[in-house]
Amino acid sequence: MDISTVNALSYEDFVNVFGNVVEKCPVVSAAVWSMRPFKNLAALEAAISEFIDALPETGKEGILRCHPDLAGRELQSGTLTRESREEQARAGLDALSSAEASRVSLLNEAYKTRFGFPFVICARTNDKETILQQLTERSRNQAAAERARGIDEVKRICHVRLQSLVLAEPPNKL
Ligand SMILES: NC(=O)N[C@H]1NC(=O)NC1=O
Repeated sequence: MDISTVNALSYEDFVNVFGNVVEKCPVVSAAVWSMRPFKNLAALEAAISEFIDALPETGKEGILRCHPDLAGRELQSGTLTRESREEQARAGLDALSSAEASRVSLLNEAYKTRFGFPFVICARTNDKETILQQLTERSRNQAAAERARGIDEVKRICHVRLQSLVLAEPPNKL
């Protein structure tokens, strides 16, 4: 899908295609549609990033809270979004031993209790080992630093999702 195709999309189609580049936050793509035409994919990504950066801290936390736990209940019950399911599977999170699964579950719960939002990391650019290590290390961060780190990861996830959508030919959600 080239950028002229992206720029020609109605807002309904644009949200259909890009609505989940930020997990369960279609309002982000609905908002940046107003900023067309985009010169290229990087400009669309920059518009998304600026929209997120302009949110108040509660809005950023809201975005984090829309993310499912890694290797959590939604993975077990098959209710993840397609994107999230593929990302978690690629990182091997759908094939944890029961000891690993209970360790992740304990760490996820402790993280959420401490920060009030879930641990978010770009699963496509990490493997099971680094995810577990990061979950342990980042749990020790201060809340503001961790919120900022989570938002950086949201942007990494968005980058990967945009790449696979735009490189897909033809647009696969129209
Ligand atoms: N909690 C969390 O990081 N979830 C996300 N990470 C990722 O790569 N896909 C997700 O859904």
